[in-house]
Amino acid sequence: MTSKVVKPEQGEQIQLDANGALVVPNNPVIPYIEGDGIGVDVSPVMIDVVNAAVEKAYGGDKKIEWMEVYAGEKSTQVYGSEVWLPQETLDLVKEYKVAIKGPLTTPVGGGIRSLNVALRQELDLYVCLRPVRYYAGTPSPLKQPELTDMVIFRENSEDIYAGIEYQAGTPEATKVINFLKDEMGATKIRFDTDCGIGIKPTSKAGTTRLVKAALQYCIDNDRDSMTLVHKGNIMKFTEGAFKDWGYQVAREEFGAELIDGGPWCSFKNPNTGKEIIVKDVIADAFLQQILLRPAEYDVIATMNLNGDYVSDALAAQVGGIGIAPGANLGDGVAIFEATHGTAPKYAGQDKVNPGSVILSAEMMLRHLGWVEAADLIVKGMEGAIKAKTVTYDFERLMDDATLLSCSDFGKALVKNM
Ligand SMILES: NC(=O)C1=CN([C@@H]2O[C@H](COP(=O)(O)OP(=O)(O)OC[C@H]3O[C@@H](n4cnc5c(N)ncnc54)[C@H](OP(=O)(O)O)[C@@H]3O)[C@@H](O)[C@H]2O)C=CC1
Ligand SMILES: O=C(O)CCC(=O)C(=O)O
Ligand SMILES: [Mg+2]
Repeated sequence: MTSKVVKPEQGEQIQLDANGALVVPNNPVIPYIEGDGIGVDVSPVMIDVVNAAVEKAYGGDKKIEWMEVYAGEKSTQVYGSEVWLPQETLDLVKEYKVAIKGPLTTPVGGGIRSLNVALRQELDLYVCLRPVRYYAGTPSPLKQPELTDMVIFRENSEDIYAGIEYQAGTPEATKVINFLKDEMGATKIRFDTDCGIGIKPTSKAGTTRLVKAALQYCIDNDRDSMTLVHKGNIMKFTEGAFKDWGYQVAREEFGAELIDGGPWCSFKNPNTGKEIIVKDVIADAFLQQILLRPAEYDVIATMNLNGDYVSDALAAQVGGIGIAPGANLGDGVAIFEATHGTAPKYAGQDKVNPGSVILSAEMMLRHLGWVEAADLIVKGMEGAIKAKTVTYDFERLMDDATLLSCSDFGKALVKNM
């Protein structure tokens, strides 16, 4: 297929060195996916804010060369009506190593499977990293929102997101149900006709690489604890195994020792000598404790579906998904991505909060080692919120705030850098 992507005339590719570390030129080419729905609103604002931060931080010595690549509805316009996720996009993200995307629509029930999930799986971006922190002045339903300071490591490649499920009434569903009954001795499928079936693969390898990344993050960022969040009392060989393998990684790869006979354990941060506690909690209890005792949780490692729920719940505690950033990380490739979806009712209205994808870009700049530009974005965000110049989602919950459009919030952020 001929290329549909216009490559920038300037700019160089990010490379990996022999140890797998990024080698970032001063003018890296960064592929971006605009996104469906409000993608058209937030992505251009993100690009303007990042360009302004980089310009202010480095005065022209560094510059991102943006390269639009396609997925979702825009891809069907560019590549043809059935092409939702072109191979060219996957190839270019792999080649250029660092990319950023807006949200992509997934229909509920039938229709195409999630393109967001497909990108993560196709590129083996096995960590979904979602930091949750409070910006002073942000409206929150909590009395002390500043106590919520967590970093979610969501497993991104397994669990029921693998998409192995069979629709009720199809020959495939009937075949799987008959196999479970006839060959596996399953007796507890309550209604075995017109019954959909989903499969939840959970592996030691998948768990190990996620938990290793979370524990390494604790070491590198001087964090106090890592909590495995699971529903292992009910799903013993998937969620329960995730918990057991997680503890095993801590003991065998980080030298953690049991606390009071276990299963909690701890090890010393080799950089600081401080103790890092490794613990676990059942997912439903976790969801009430993050409201009642958020200060007890720090880095969170959890499976794919739990991580999806926990991301939005924690985001709400510190102001909502309008400012919740994220990254999908693999070995050598990363796609930065807002936590929210396409919010179709607001699409094209220049209304929503662009903070989520802007803060995802802030994570991207840190990933590139461009910390000065990243710090400016944080400063701009703090300043705009403190000045009460905000988009509708915050304005409706704040007293005496000034309502800004999506693009004007971007400008306010730049003004406060
Ligand atoms: N990674 C991705 O690309 C994701 C894609 N999706 C997809 O997005 C589509 C819509 O999903 P839906 O469940 O409605 O979730 P959305 O996150 O799109 O929207 C839910 C609500 O969250 C609020 N919201 C979302 N984004 C913003 C923003 N930038 N600023 C302010 N408020 C915001 C709005 O609340 P209010 O109405 O109160 O103003 C909105 O109605 C689905 O197809 C889903 O699959 C969903 C999540 C992630
Ligand atoms: O892929 C989707 O449509 C939803 C994904 C999602 O909710 C998430 O990654 O948090
Ligand atoms: Mg989600």
